[in-house]
Amino acid sequence: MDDGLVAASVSRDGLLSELLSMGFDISVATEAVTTQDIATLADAIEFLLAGNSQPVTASTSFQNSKPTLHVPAGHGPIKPATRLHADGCKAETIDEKWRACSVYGNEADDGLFDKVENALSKYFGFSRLKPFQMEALRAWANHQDCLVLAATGSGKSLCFQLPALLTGKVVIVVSPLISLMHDQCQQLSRRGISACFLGSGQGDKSVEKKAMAGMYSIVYVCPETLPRIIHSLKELACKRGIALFAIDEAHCISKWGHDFRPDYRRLSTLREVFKIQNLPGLKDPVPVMALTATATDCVQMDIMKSLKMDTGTTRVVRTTLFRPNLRFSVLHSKTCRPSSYPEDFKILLDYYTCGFGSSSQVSKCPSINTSCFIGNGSNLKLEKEKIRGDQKYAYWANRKTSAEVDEMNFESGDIYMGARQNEDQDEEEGEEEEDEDGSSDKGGNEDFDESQKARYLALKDDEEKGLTVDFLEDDDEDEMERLGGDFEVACNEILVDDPMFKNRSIQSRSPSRAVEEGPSIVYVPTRKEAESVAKFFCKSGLKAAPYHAKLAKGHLRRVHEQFHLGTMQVVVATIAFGMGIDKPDVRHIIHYGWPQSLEAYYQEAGRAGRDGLPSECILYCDITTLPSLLPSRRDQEQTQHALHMLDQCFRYGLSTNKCRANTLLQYFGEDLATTRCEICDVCSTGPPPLENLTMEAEILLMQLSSPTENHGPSNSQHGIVNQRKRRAGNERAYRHAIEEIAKYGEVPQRNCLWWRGFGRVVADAGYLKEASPVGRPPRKLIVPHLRNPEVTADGQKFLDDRRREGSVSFWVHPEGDMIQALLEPSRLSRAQEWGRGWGDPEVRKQRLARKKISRRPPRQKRQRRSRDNSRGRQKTRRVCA
Ligand SMILES: Nc1ncnc2c1ncn2[C@@H]1O[C@H](COP(=O)(O)OP(=O)(O)OP(=O)(O)O)[C@@H](O)[C@H]1O
Ligand SMILES: [Mg+2]
Repeated sequence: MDDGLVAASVSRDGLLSELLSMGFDISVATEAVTTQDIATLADAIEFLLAGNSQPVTASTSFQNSKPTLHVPAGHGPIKPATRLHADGCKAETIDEKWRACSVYGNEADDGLFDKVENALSKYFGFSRLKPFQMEALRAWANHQDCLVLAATGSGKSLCFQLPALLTGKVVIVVSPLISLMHDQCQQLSRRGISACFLGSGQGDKSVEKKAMAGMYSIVYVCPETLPRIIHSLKELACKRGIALFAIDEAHCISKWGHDFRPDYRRLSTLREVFKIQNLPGLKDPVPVMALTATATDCVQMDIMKSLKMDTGTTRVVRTTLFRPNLRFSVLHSKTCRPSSYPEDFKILLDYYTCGFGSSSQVSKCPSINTSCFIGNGSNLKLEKEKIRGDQKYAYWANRKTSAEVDEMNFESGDIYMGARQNEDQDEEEGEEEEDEDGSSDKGGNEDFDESQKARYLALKDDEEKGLTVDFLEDDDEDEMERLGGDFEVACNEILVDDPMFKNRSIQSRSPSRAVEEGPSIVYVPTRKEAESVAKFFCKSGLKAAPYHAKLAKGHLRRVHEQFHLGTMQVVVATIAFGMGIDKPDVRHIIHYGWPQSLEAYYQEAGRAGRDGLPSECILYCDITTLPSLLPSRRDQEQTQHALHMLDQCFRYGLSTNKCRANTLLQYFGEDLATTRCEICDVCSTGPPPLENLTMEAEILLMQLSSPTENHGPSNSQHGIVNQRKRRAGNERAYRHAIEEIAKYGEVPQRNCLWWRGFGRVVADAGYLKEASPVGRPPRKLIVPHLRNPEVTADGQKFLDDRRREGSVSFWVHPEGDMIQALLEPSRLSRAQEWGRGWGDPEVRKQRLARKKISRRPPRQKRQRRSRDNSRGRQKTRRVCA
């Protein structure tokens, strides 16, 4: 036989076996592969789906749909569970086998997990399931609904990915972010598991048809799309079968959680629609699995209620949310000012320009040690000494000043050079290091054929272009063409067979490399800041790019790709690049500005160190300004809750004596076995020294207590003033009290910022509490600091004790704002201290509205009516009429 014919018959056999493994009947599959012009799997499936063959069995139930085909090259779209069975029995599906061997439904039988472990090693390369994954799968196998609460990076995705591989049915995953869906589809593609996503980001309409025909094992859907495809899902459930509905990032369901998405609340229909009694043709009820890493108790309850999960039968699987390798710290910065960037980001600039050190080297970076970690007792002492010596700005001595950085005067060419320098460095280092498959770290150049090389170079070229913000705003159509159309469509296809991607993924998983280098994510509150910070990094010679929802899709795709390839050093992102992103070696997560909640903060910080290696999570916040970034769509009730969440953030940022990890865990209702994580800034440096603030506490309480309780003529007088102001439900009673204290000069050298912090500390000690508003409710939204406090019984007792014996005292660890108030006393204006920020959409709207009104031309002043004038006016009127 000639060679060409042999090759053709071999490839036909391969095609046939692929079609059989996908569930097509042997007769139609044979017909497809023997038809002329059909050379690839894609052609064959197109042929079958177009209804060109007569189906014989119910298993080939795709014949009714006629989608245009776009099948991932190099692997079958469906890799059913037949792969798990080496026994060669083709007649049964895995689902049937499970039933036959009575594993299914019998939660005591651990035979289930033998099969699972096969799949694990085959597809994922893991040796065993984690206990919580086991629990979740067990619930699924028993058709139970399940709520999984496990730490970021713990492996929740596996809980819903495995059911697709074990049954050959489809798993529908509801996911909130396009970036997250990209991420997961890419990862599954690398592992040879077919997956796609549907939603606004999906440019190829045929993907939806294929998905509804059952061609993908795992289908990601955004919540907005689900109602539209519910009828197709019903068909899918009855034909190929749906193994599970997974609701990833389930906290989005709850309006008490962060990132609330109203469309998530409609998901309860899944419970109703996919019941056996409601859907004839459905053999088993389809279980629902909700998963999240960031849900407080009240959010958990809300998730279950919203999804109509039965509290009696739903399995709640819970693990610790603690991430022991994450080092949390807080730094003060005027984050809104670009002039702060050089100082604040010196940590990252040093990290990347000094070469990638091990994390121990990173923590030796001088910028970290010289930064003012709030809570660092020695720092506090040092700063005070500096102030005493009138060297306020010596504090920044070890940091590069803005002027110095401006002098550097970077051009876009420098950006390119900077990138190249790093590459060269990598190349030198990479010569000794080889990946497991023998290819080098530099994208596996040896294994490339010419076309792949060209594409690699094209990508490199794009990376370089992609470094300027101006370029990033353009959606380069030509470039997208070159990469195979829109990324959303192509992410599956590109990654599977591309050695460049394979090599890179292996490289990034290599622990030795991961310790040495890793990308960073800087989270900023606004899109504008994302661009300006990214621009700063680019100018400083780093490979950085902004990421937010309003940027061109092509750009977002590139950033995403390069981030995963490891060729992007810093992604400056809004919350659009947060949840679920799984890159093992992210070494720095920097929050540049207050987050909206601790949930959001912990979620985003959870992108760091997913390989278990030490990583930094730094929060830069302006502790002199109250956090005010509230979600834009909210009702009054949600606003109150959002303010409560901001309050928690604020307290986390200002705290100087509580372990950061512990504070975060307690927020989620968990207690660490020990009270200290030992690595956060507070644990590692200790709290600032205790200060005796007895006199300040006494004066404050006396000022705020009723006039009858006051002692001494002057205090009584203050009290009366304050009492009068408070009686009208005054929102500013506390402020007035402080002004009174300042006026009489009883406590010198304390500004409003210090008093704001001190009031909070006194309230936390139980001596003050916010009075319920008298009369009409406050016009403005309540912000997290004392407004109209009243002295509690404990506070009164403190005053009485002081009066009687004078022996009680009030010692506290000063909090962040109190420390900062002493460091920068002259810089603080009243407006900053008490006002609310432009970051809050509500405040911004109000202020802009006020500005508009004030921009109207001023009314002309009424002229006095002199006799002459009035005559003149009458004359004019007459003329007009
Ligand atoms: N059984 C396992 N053994 C070893 N590694 C695992 C196991 N399960 C999952 N992983 C790995 O853990 C990493 C994180 O997984 P995954 O993205 O599912 O985390 P997650 O819990 O969904 O996190 P997040 O809450 O941030 O979305 C992945 O890289 C995955 O490969
Ligand atoms: Mg996840």
